[in-house]
Amino acid sequence: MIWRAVTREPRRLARLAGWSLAETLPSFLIGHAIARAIEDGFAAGRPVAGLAWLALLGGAWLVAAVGARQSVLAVAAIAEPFRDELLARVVGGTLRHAVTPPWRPGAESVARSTLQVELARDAFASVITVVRSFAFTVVSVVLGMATLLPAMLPLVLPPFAAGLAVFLLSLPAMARRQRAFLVADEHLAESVAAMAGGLRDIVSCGAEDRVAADVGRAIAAQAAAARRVARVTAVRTLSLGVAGWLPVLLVLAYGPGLGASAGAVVGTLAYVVQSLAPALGGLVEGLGVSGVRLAASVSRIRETTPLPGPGSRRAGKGRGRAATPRGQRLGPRLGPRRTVRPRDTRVELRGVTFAYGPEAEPVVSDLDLVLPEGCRLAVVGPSGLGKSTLAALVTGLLEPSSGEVRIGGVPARDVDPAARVLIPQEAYVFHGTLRENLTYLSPASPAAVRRAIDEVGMTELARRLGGPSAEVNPAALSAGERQLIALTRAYLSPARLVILDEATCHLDPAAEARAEAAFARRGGTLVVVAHRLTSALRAQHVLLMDGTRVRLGTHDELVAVSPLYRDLLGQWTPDVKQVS
Ligand SMILES: Nc1ncnc2c1ncn2[C@@H]1O[C@H](COP(=O)(O)OP(=O)(O)OP(=O)(O)O)[C@@H](O)[C@H]1O
Repeated sequence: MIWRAVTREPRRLARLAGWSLAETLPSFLIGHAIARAIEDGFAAGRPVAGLAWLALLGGAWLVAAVGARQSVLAVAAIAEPFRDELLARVVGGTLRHAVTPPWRPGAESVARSTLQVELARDAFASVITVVRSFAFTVVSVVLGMATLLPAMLPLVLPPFAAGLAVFLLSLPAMARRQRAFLVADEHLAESVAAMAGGLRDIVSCGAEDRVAADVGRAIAAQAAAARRVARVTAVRTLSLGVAGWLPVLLVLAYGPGLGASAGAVVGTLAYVVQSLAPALGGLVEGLGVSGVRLAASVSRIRETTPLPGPGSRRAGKGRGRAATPRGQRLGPRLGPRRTVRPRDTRVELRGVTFAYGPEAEPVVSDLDLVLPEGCRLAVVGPSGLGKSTLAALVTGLLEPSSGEVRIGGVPARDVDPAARVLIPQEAYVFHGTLRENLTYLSPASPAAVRRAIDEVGMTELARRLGGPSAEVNPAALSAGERQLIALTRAYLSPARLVILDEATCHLDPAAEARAEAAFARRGGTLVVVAHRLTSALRAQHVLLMDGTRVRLGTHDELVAVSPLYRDLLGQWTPDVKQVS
């Protein structure tokens, strides 16, 4: 990917090479100019000639300055398309993740990957700059030394090559450790983000210590990875010492013996100290930091945003959602999705079949059911025969394996979440004030909150808790009290389709009757997965779930035709007596 980006535009590369030549002109001239200035100028008693050589060198630096400026622009022309390519890949990959199983949400990973793209772009530009500068400088110096005094080359090149080799050999380890550091850093960011997003739930569940330990482990792992990176960077100092300073010693010690004049020795030292050593320093710094970071960032981006395979391309078609095997669609869809507010809450199920797995027996089979707007339905049946499954299908939390569910004419999965509410048996109450708990689904005026509290029947509970502004401690509430809070919250929501899935099972029969009556008066369509037969007695229609078969009728009709319903009636009789 990096190589493709460098070689994609040969003309840009040629332009960069041209300006690089200008930029490294002083590297070629420096030794010559200093040697000549000493020998033909100052040492020969001709200071004007010496100054002229130095002025020539100064002119070369001016040319180099122009070359450096143009080189930066030429590098940018190569690096920006590379950044665009990475960015397109990150955004495309994240969108694909958001619309294909397992529906990973994108915002965080886009932010993280975008940061990695910026790091990669900077690192890429830096790597091109230093590698190019190093290559041109070395060639210029070798040519310059070869024309000044070739006998000095063996004193300079072998230690320089040795230092370079030490550095290059350490690069793979550096890359691995830098990559491990990036992974640890990402993991830490994810842990902290998950913790910050779930603080309320963490406190509610009393999981503070566990979460603190998890995040602590991620911090320790990141710190350990950072220490490992620091250790391997020590090799850089060694390579700079060998390549940059050993040639100086050798030239001073053996140069005169090889017939070098004072000017040639100083000129050679200028090549080493002014050109070779800084070029290697730049390469070590550039490749050791930016190069390793570039490799690590690009490989991370490639891993986290793989290019689409044929399967995912198919999955991305249509509505941007994909099916699990055999057309089942399970689980929450977290990608961005257009939702529609239905015109009413008439519920229609047409030929709905649903099974929890490709090989599982269907829990609901070929079910046709129409609940007119304003209908009050009780769903009854023995345990485990699909009442909660039906409730989840009606709300669009589960999607049928075949057939369709519509609310107000809109497919259930596309219905605006605010249009329906499902209250499960396990009521969710969080740390916060009672008002925050009650208005969680929709804002409401203090008067509306008070009215809802009275209607649903939690007046006494609200008083005991200290009123709407009092802090609620979920752990100190009974299951029934939590249910009352969840019911009042649903009552205050704008939803016109309300599904109570055994949401009153912990209330006493009188409190249950009062809450159901409140929802009946509130209007809209009400589906009650019944815990007690009394719910069925209050409903207009009763749906009896008996395996994959269902019967719909009034209470009296079902008593007349269904032995199973009569059986259930027998089991429920104690409650019925209690109510009467
Ligand atoms: N997530 C799931 N994965 C696999 N099977 C499931 C899942 N949820 C429910 N089932 C199975 O589907 C069947 C119907 O379950 P469901 O919860 O809808 O029944 P129910 O009538 O509401 O039961 P209950 O009255 O005990 O709440 C059961 O056999 C159950 O084991």
